Amino acid sequence: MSNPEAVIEVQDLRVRYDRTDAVDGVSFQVRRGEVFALLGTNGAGKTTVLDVLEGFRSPTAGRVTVLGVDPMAQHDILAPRVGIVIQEAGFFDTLTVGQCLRAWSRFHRTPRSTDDLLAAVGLDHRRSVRCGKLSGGERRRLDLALALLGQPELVFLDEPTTGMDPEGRRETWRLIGDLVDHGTTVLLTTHYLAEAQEMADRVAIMHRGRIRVQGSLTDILHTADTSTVAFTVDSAQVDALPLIPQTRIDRRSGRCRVTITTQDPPAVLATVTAWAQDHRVLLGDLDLSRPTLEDVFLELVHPGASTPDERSAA
Ligand SMILES: Nc1ncnc2c1ncn2[C@@H]1O[C@H](COP(=O)(O)OP(=O)(O)OP(=O)(O)O)[C@@H](O)[C@H]1O
Repeated sequence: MSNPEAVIEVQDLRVRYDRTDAVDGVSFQVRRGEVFALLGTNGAGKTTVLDVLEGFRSPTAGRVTVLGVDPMAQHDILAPRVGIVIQEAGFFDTLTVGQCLRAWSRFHRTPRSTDDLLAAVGLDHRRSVRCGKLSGGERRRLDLALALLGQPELVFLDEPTTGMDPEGRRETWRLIGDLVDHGTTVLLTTHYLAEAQEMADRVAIMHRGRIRVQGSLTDILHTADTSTVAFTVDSAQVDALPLIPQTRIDRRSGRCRVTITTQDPPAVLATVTAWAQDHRVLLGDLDLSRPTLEDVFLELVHPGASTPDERSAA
């Protein structure tokens, strides 16, 4: 491997299905011990990238190594070191949850205790239930347990919390946090951007087969100029507000909600508070919002759509 810290290296990966360029020149690296989130629109190519990394599909072009080996040609070396949660796992529906885990554990040299795993994924009270009777969210929990059974160094999680209730989602985040604390590397896809923001160290956002932006979460959030400063004032006072670019004013029954989009929130706050002091204006519900991953995502997919109008009276 060219980078000793890289657990996954992808260089100019291309995958073509018939006439569709599903993955159109994608490059990224995943470092040991990090959570890397591969995000994107529906049909962006995320699952196809995962299929290649997991050794289930060969690239049309490009170079891919996972834990230092070719995932398709050297699948037998890779398989015991990797855990996978795919979108549509098939279980033996007639086996109970406990039987399913015990059956799977025979495939691993040093399996984790099934009792510990069932407790960790919140399924210990369902161990005697047949897999076919599990709810969608419970099936995802079992998926996760099966992926972690072999104590893998690297885990691929394709939309691991889809269908889970909020508690299940938080438990999964905690579980993934524990894995990472013990040195496991995680490559995750999700449509829940708050999930990526909660867990990921680094992020890549795909759209139509290409990575549009990638980097640390902090760097990516800094690419957005969508911090907002918002406050409420009486309508009679708003006309004296100094002209600040990207100001939107919403008038509602004698009050105005002022929202200012800015790359420099401290400067805007200083201007607004100085104005309020000079004019003896009370700033109601003063609020500063930092950009979220969802803002960055929407801006990449629909450029300009989330930018408010210049100052205008509604
Ligand atoms: N087996 C296949 N044969 C032909 N086209 C395919 C096949 N699998 C996927 N595609 C197409 O390739 C593109 C990428 O699909 P992929 O499933 O990788 O996207 P995705 O980012 O995982 O999408 P989603 O978020 O909706 O699950 C899509 O246009 C899809 O229709």
